[in-house]
Amino acid sequence: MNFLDKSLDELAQQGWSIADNLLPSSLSLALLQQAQQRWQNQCFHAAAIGREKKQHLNKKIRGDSICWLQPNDCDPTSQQFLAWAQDIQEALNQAFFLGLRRFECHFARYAPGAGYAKHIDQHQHTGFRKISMVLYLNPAWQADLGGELVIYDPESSDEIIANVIPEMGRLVLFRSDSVPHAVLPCHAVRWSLAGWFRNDSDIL
Ligand SMILES: O=C(O)CCC(=O)C(=O)O
Ligand SMILES: [Fe+2]
Repeated sequence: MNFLDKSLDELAQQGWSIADNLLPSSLSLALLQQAQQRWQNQCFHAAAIGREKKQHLNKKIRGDSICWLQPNDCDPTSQQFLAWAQDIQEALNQAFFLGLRRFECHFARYAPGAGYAKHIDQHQHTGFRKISMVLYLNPAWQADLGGELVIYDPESSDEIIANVIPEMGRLVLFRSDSVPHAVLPCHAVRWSLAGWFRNDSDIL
């Protein structure tokens, strides 16, 4: 069984999966450099919660800054990642018949002290986000730096079922509709790439 099959199997069994070897490590490193360059070029903005007219900022709930990857207008490294995500999308469709049609993603930067309170990723009233993906981009992250992704039991959302250290190259996949999760406040800058496989066709 290859690494991807194992992840898809876990996703089917438990609704989430963690893998350290799905993406070539040279690509993860290049993505970190790309994120840092975009940060220096001031391409990030504070992340909001909710969607469209209901969007608002609330740093107590969500403290990261983000920079979306635009599929038609991005650097070769990001394009390489989007092509890779396309393959994952096809594998997800073959395994689960989800009818996924597109992938949206953004770099995220959590400054020291920032976190993200417990939530699920599917937006209220629209069910387009089906599978969430987070790729971590932090070389040699130490456990005492906080910033873990906490995954809660979909059946009993007070119960923690996994604590994920945001280590370089680690990739988490989970169901967007049912898996509650949170980012604990971090004590150093925390970089990641978060994305969603969706079953609608285009940006509004
Ligand atoms: O960075 C993470 O570990 C999770 C981020 C997240 O939950 C989100 O962006 O919706
Ligand atoms: Fe999330």
